[in-house]
Amino acid sequence: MRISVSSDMAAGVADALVADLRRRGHHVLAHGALNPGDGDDRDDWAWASEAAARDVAEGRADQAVVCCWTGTGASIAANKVPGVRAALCADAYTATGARRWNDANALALSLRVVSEPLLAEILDAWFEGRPSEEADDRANVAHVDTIARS
Ligand SMILES: O=C(CO)[C@H](O)[C@H](O)COP(=O)(O)O
Repeated sequence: MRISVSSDMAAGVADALVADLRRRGHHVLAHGALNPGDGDDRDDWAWASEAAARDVAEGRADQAVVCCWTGTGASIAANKVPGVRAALCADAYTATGARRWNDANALALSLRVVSEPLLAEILDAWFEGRPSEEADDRANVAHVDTIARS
């Protein structure tokens, strides 16, 4: 899978995240502090997360993983890009739910709270997860786009 990854800092599990994704066989596109000097406008969280989210929205990536110290800014910025559903996940159960119920296509992570073992659990759950095909779940996901357009 093509995964666009962003972070405003090369801290915590940021480098381990890129290595883990590559080990899983994914093609990684890196933004922000994970790819300084790549021509993106800025490496700060709002810009870096936007760049990764736009890769998804514009078809250059299948999914994104967006990081910042808290995970909140990266999540907020990614969710402003139409078509991107970013979920801030700090445990495997939440990652499973984000894929199943939210059809999330961007995983937001806090570099402050996610350890390497926890990262592996979250990524296992994320990549094993599949969107629900139940009508009420699809309706919820579709309504998110409706809200964004209103
Ligand atoms: O968690 C974040 C945003 O939600 C940032 O990573 C945090 O604010 C640190 O940014 P800076 O190093 O620019 O002060």
